[in-house]
Amino acid sequence: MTDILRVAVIGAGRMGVDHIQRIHARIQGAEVAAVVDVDLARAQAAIEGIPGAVALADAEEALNNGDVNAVLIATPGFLHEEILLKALAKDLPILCEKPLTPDAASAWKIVEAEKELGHQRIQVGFMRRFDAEYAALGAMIRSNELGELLMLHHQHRNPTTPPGFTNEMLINDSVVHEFDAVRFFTGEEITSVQVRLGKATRNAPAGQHDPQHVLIETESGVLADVEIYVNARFGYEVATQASFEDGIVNIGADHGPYTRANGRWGGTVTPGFEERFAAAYDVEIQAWVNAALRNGIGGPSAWDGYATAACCEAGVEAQKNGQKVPVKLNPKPAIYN
Ligand SMILES: NC(=O)c1ccc[n+]([C@@H]2O[C@H](COP(=O)([O-])OP(=O)(O)OC[C@H]3O[C@@H](n4cnc5c(N)ncnc54)[C@H](O)[C@@H]3O)[C@@H](O)[C@H]2O)c1
Ligand SMILES: O[C@H]1[C@H](O)[C@@H](O)[C@H](O)[C@@H](O)[C@H]1O
Repeated sequence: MTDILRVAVIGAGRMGVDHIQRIHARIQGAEVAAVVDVDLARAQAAIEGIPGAVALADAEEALNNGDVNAVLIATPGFLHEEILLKALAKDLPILCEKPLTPDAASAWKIVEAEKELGHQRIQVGFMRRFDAEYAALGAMIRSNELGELLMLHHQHRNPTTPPGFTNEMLINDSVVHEFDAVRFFTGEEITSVQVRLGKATRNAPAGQHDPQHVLIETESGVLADVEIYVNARFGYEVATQASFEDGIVNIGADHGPYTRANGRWGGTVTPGFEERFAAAYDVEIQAWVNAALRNGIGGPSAWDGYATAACCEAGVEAQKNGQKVPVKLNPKPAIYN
């Protein structure tokens, strides 16, 4: 038991730097102890103005540093497995950015390692669960106040993608959020995924088919569709419309404040996820810290990471064959009940 988390942030890229600033400036009960990046200059730049933090080029060095007692993983998804296994072996609290890992077999290895440890140490960075509107819609669904939830319609639009963003990453890196959202809203597992590739934008880089239409089905037959459109140019938008027996609910579609000035009226479009989900990331990281200080986790688990990785794997197969691909899950270990 400790009264302060001394966090090693692994990966000082776009998301890592955002989390470093948040832990340093806004989060209670945690401090940045180390920042690791293979590009040491990035790590050094990221610790500027953070007293007591060290910059390192190797994650293992941070895990062996006696001043570190927690880990936040913000490297690209295909690198998560190795760091997760090493951090679990040291029984450290872990916040792992999504995806847990990009495929079901590697995600299952993580679940098995945690099962072996005997308690949950990994929280996965599905921050939408901490967004006020997501939380409110989740509560409405559970209360049944509008009757049964029947369908979910998701829009997930990014302005552009970074270099190296493959066609598979539209599913593994982006739609993974909707897989988690659908599971969160319905409290059910996803049973199948289908992907349709329609007319594509000229603005997508070579190798990416954009946009794509993803159809998801849950255990009770709730249907969810996702428009994933990652070169939409106009800004960043993540929105959902939920159809109930007795009403329709929209979240995330527009952003105030609404202004009338200079002969025009309107609101704003957020440029990226940092702005759209700023408050949600703060709540997410604070929940992780609070729980980690009590030796627990405060949000989505490695099981959620595994279940969504299985959906991603089905989604990537469905991208190729256009068919409805079943999602198969191993039995849930008791530590996740
Ligand atoms: N929750 C969200 O909304 C959200 C948003 C963006 C990114 N992410 C996730 O965060 C993670 C990072 O994404 P990003 O956009 O910040 O990527 P990025 O490419 O901007 O940054 C990744 C950083 O990791 C470093 N790195 C690579 N290999 C490393 C290694 N072996 N050890 C240490 N550092 C290494 C790179 O040099 C780079 O600085 C991904 O898993 C991504 O899916 C989540
Ligand atoms: O890694 C990012 C991040 O997870 C964002 O939240 C999502 O909107 C993007 O599509 C994805 O590429």
